[in-house]
Amino acid sequence: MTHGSLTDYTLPAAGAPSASNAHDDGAPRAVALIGSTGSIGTQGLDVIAQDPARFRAVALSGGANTGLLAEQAVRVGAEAVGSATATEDELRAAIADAAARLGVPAPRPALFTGPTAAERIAAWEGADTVLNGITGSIGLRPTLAALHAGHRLALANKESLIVGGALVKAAAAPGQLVPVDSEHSALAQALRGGTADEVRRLVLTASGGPFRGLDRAALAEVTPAQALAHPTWDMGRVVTTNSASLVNKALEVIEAHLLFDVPLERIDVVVHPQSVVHSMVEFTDGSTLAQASPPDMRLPIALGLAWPSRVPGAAAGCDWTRAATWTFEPLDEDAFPAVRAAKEAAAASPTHMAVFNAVNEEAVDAFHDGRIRFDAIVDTVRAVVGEYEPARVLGAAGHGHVAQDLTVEAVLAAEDWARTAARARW
Ligand SMILES: NC(=O)C1=CN([C@@H]2O[C@H](COP(=O)(O)OP(=O)(O)OC[C@H]3O[C@@H](n4cnc5c(N)ncnc54)[C@H](OP(=O)(O)O)[C@@H]3O)[C@@H](O)[C@H]2O)C=CC1
Ligand SMILES: CC(=O)[C@@H](O)[C@H](O)COP(=O)(O)O
Ligand SMILES: [Mn+2]
Repeated sequence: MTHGSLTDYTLPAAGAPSASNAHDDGAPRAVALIGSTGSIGTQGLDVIAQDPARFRAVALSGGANTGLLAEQAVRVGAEAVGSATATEDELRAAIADAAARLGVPAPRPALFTGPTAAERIAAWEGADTVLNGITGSIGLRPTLAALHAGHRLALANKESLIVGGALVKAAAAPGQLVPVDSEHSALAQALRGGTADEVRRLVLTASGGPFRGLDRAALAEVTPAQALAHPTWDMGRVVTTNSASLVNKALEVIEAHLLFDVPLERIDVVVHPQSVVHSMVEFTDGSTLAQASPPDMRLPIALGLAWPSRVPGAAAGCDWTRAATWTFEPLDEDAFPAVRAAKEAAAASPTHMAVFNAVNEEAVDAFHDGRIRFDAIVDTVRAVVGEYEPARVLGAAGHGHVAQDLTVEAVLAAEDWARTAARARW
């Protein structure tokens, strides 16, 4: 079934009643966490632990950090655990070790290992809600698995929506997918109760990253350590690097377009170094609604898990007793051309953003490995996207030329081509 709109915050036509996506029966939401060992995952577990009447963690999936995954599984008494890297024996042994360390009996969760582990956890039948906090487009299958299982999807893994595009939208029933990304959570909040014809534009805020104010020549000299020193957020390596290159904002513009069905030309970016205003909606009468809170992902995570309810005490609010300054400045698109490049790519074909994202993932690794300079990240993305010809790569009849016909196979084929083309450059 194809839905034009993903969520109940996607705007109804003027005069139409707003749909409700509440499915509360008073029982705590049973949450599966994909990427439980990462920044989003560990904060998700904090949110869940703080409100046991509302949430319980039932299934966890991680990557290389088997020790932390096992400890989390013991602490929450997980029903199911998935690991991309450990064998079943290694995972069981790690859980036994963690239980012994914590002085509790070892639980006996269902175990899933290997490349399909994350999607098995996303589809776990004991869950009703999935927090997808994995990094990268590898999150596509878990996103689709959660949606196909009928679970609520609190989506931090923006890459899966961006590369999956119409495929993910078609899999999502209205209200099933709730954004966790701070900007999109802000937009969802500002859009609640409105109608589509009232919206003039969406304005995404960007911190500007650690290199705000630098020109292209200076960007050629920056180091990985500098790129990881985000001024306002403490996040994983890839998203932090993407914030520094403004690729994160480029991906987020496409994410907003897909979530809210607002045309790309009516989505803007403004630099707001304090990261307190998380995004804004400008309405046709000149009014702008902004969502503001100190930078703390526990707020959008809690709202994503409990949507449409707010979770009291999820995070601290703004302190209005102290003087504060919020500033806004235009994005320097000469130094940081990623946003413009993503808008062009997204408009070109349904698989161009899969190419854009895959090249970026490869380039971020190459930068941190010392193989390329920082400015080469976006330069390579633009160059490879410029070479991409869907008909040649996917075949003239390849599914992926028309959004409605997009398949996982077409996305993966475009990604494979892009990763090979990127790696050939260094
Ligand atoms: N952190 C934040 O504040 C925000 C993050 N996001 C988005 O959320 C997502 C997660 O970001 P973040 O939490 O910062 O990233 P992290 O790098 O901190 O965490 C990534 C998680 O994914 C797991 N993982 C990585 N690769 C694989 C793999 N191949 N198979 C299975 N698991 C894997 C990691 O496991 P392990 O560590 O065990 O290897 C870890 O649990 C990204 O899409 C990001 O853009 C969006 C807004 C804010
Ligand atoms: C917290 C969050 O949502 C990140 O995606 C954040 O947006 C990164 O900050 P900037 O990309 O604005 O630097
Ligand atoms: Mn964000």
